[in-house]
Amino acid sequence: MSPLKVVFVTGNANKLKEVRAILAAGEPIEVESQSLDIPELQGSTQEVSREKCRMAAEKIGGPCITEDTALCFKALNGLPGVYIKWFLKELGHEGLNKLLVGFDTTEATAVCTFAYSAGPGHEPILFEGKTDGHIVPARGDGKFGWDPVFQPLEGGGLTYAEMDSVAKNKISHRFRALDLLREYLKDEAKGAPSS
Ligand SMILES: O=c1nc[nH]c2c1ncn2[C@H]1C[C@H](O)[C@@H](COP(=O)(O)OP(=O)(O)OP(=O)(O)O)O1
Ligand SMILES: [Mg+2]
Repeated sequence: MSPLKVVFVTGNANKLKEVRAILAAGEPIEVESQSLDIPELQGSTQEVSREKCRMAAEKIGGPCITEDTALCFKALNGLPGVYIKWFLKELGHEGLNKLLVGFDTTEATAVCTFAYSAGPGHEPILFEGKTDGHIVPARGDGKFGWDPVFQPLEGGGLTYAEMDSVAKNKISHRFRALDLLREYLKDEAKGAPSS
């Protein structure tokens, strides 16, 4: 049987690297990528994810997956959430910490939402993974987004940026969401008539 294949539409090379690494283990799923920056509407993580995947499927004219990452601060009732990209860009790691000065908790949740559409006109299906942790002053290498300021509860006291990629990919929001997507795609492949 030929391996499962999916097209991942993302403009973020670090996401693609992690997705490939996580999906390479276990039942192999081949990930093709298209580097497109799809517009993101405002709204809940689910609304943003659905609409982005719909537009990506229209744009590439076939089945695809997209992914949205949110970083939700408990003290701020879930903000910055899906807007973390812009907060990070404008405020940096230090600014993200400063946002929480005066609040009594640094708790935060990293949320990853994958959306799969079977093609243009097909309603996207969502797969969500969450990892709880704390916002801390930056530690570790700063290659990927807010990794240096997020210390997951299960990381042995290390930030995502201090963990090696294997360790991060075992507990990450992205791993958890991909686990659900992987199960779905496996079942789809089984159920599909052979061609
Ligand atoms: O595991 C992660 N560890 C640290 N930082 C992360 C992670 N995952 C996403 N990030 C950053 C990238 C972007 O600043 C924001 C999410 O925004 P988001 O719109 O989902 O990503 P993006 O625009 O870079 O790529 P895409 O083309 O797939 O939308 O959080
Ligand atoms: Mg984006």
